[in-house]
Amino acid sequence: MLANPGTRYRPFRAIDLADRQWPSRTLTQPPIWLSTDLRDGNQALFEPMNRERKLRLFQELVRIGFKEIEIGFPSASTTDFEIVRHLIDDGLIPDDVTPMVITQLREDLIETTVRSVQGARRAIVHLYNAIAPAWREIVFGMSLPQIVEMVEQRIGFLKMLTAQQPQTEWVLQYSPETFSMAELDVSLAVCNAAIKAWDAGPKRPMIINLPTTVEVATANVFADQVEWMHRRLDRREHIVLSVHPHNDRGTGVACAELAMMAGAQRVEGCLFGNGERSGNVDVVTLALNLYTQGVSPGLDFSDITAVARIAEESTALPIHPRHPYVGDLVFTAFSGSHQDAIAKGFAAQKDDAIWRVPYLPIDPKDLGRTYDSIVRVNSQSGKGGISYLLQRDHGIVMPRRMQVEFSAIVQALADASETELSSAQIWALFEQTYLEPSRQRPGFIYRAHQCFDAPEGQGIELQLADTDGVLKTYRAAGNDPTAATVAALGMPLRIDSCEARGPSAEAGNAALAIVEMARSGIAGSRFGVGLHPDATTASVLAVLSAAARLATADAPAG
Ligand SMILES: CC(=O)SCCNC(=O)CCNC(=O)[C@H](O)C(C)(C)COP(=O)(O)OP(=O)(O)OC[C@H]1O[C@@H](n2cnc3c(N)ncnc32)[C@H](O)[C@@H]1OP(=O)(O)O
Ligand SMILES: CC(C)C(=O)C(=O)O
Ligand SMILES: [Mg+2]
Repeated sequence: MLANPGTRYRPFRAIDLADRQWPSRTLTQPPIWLSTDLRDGNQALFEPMNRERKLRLFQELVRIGFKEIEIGFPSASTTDFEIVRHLIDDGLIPDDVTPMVITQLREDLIETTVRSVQGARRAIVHLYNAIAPAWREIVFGMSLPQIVEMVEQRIGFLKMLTAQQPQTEWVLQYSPETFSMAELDVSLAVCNAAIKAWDAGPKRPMIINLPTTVEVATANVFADQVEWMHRRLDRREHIVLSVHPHNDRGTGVACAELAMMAGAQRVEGCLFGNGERSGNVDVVTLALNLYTQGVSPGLDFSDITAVARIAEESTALPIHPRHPYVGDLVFTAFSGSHQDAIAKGFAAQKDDAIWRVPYLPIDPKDLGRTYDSIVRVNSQSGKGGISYLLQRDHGIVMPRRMQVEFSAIVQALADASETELSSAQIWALFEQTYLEPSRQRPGFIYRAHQCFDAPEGQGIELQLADTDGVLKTYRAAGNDPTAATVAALGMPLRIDSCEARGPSAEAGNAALAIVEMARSGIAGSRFGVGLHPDATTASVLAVLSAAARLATADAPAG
C-alpha cells in the first residue's frame, strides 16, 4: 500500500458558474417522484426479487402514491419481462400510474423492451449510456462523435418502433449515465442530440435524467452541474429535468435537495435508500424532509413501520436502527438532557399546534409510530426521562426534589447493571423504594385506619403491624390526615411538603399522595408515596412510607 493512498485520487474540479441561483432558493413543492425500487434497487440485491415479492412491492409503491414506477429491465431476464407483461395484461397498473422500463442502447434490447409494454396506456422507455471519459475510453472504446451517433441512431430506432403503436402514449427518458463524472459540454451535446432525435415537444414528452451514477464530489458541485444543464438544454420547456442520485459519499439526499433547488423537477430513488453500492437516494428521507418544512410530499408514510417491513421482506435487507425517520432508535433518547427537554416539550405541546418538541424533528405519530420508546433509561439518563416514564406508564407525577432523589437511586442501579433499564424495572425500583416500606417494614406495616372528628380537625386511629403480625393501635389528631398520622406515630417527624392527586387511569384508578419528611437526627429529607383508591388511605400510606424510610436512614444529622 502507498504511504499516502490519497495521492491516487484527484479532487473534483469546481464548476464555473459564478451567477449560480440555487443557493438562495428554497423548496416549496415536491418533485415528481419515480420509484426505481423494482429496477435499480432490484439489480443490486443478492437475489433479485421473484415475481411474488416484486408484485407485493409494486402494490405498496402504488399505495404510497408513486405515479411513476420503473418496473424492470425486461430485456435482462424472462422473469423481468413476464412481470412487466403480467402487470399490463392483468390491468394491475392504475390509470394514474405510468410504468417505466429501461434498456441499454442496443436494437435487440430496445425491441424486447418496447414489446414488454405493448398495450400499456402510457409508458416511459428509459434509454441510457455512459458518457464519462473512463467509460468512453475503457468500457466502450468510442469517441464522442461515435457516442452521439449511437444515441441518435438508437433513439431513431425507438421512435420508429413506438410510432407503430400509437395507442400507447410513449415517453422517452434519456439518461447520460455517469453524468456526474462527465465534462458538462459532453453531457449537453449528448442530451441535446437525444432531444433532437426524439423530437421532444408538447406531444412528444421527454425526460432528461441526470444521474450521479457514482457520487464523486460535494453536493454543491452536483447542484452546479444541474443548474448549468437546466439553463442550456434545448427545448427546455418541453423537457422534464430529472435527477438520479446515488449515495457513494453519503450525500445522496443532499444532492437531490440541492438539485431540486437548481432546477430538477423530478427525482428517482428507492425506499430507504436501497440500490447499487451504498444505494440510490432514499425517497422516504427526501419526502419526510419536505414534510418537516411544511411541504406535503404527496407520498403516504403515515404507517412507516408497515412500509419498512414490506421493503425489508422484498429486498431481504435490514434497515439500520439509526436510519432517518424509520430506524428503531431514531425516536429514542437515552441521554438525560435530551430526555428532560423532550418531556418538557411533550408537556408544552398542544394538539395541532406547530410541532416544537425538542430533539424530535417530526411527531412520531405522523409516521404511525408511538411514543412508547422515546425515552429509554441507562446510565446516561437523568431525572427528566425517569420521571417521564413513571408519569406516562403509572401516572406518578413526582415533585422536582423527589425526581432528584429517585434518579440517584435509578442511576446507581443502571451503573451497577451496565445495561438499559426498562420502564418495568424502574417501576419495580419505585415500588421497592416507596411502596414496600409501608407493606414490609416492621412497625410501619399498614393494616387499617379509622377517621374521627377532633377539635384539631382530623382524628385518626391507625393499626400497624410487625412482621410477626402483632398489631399496635395509634390515635391522634391534626390539621389533615397527613398531620394526624404523623402525630399518631409519636416520632420526631416534620412534614416539609405534601402533594395529592385524585384517582387516575394511569395509576390504576388509585389516588396518589407524596410527602417529603425529615426526622430529627437524620440529615436531609425522604419522600414517601401512597397509592390507594381511597385518598385518605393514600395520605396515611405516604406518611408511613417516608417514616419507615427515615427510621432506617443511617445518615447522621450534619
Ligand atoms: C447504472 C445502471 O444501473 S445501468 C443498469 C445496469 N443494469 C443491468 O445491467 C442489469 C440488467 N442487465 C443485463 O441483464 C445484461 O447486462 C443485459 C441482458 C442487458 C446485456 O447482457 P450482455 O449482452 O451479456 O452484455 P453485458 O451485460 O456483459 O454488458 C456489457 C456490454 O454492453 C455494452 N453496453 C453497456 N452499456 C451499454 C449501453 N447503455 N448501450 C449500449 N451498450 C452498452 C458494453 O459495452 C458491453 O459490450 P461488449 O460486450 O461489446 O463489450
Ligand atoms: C441508468 C442510470 C440512470 C442509473 O441507474 C445510474 O446512472 O445510476
Ligand atoms: Mg442508478
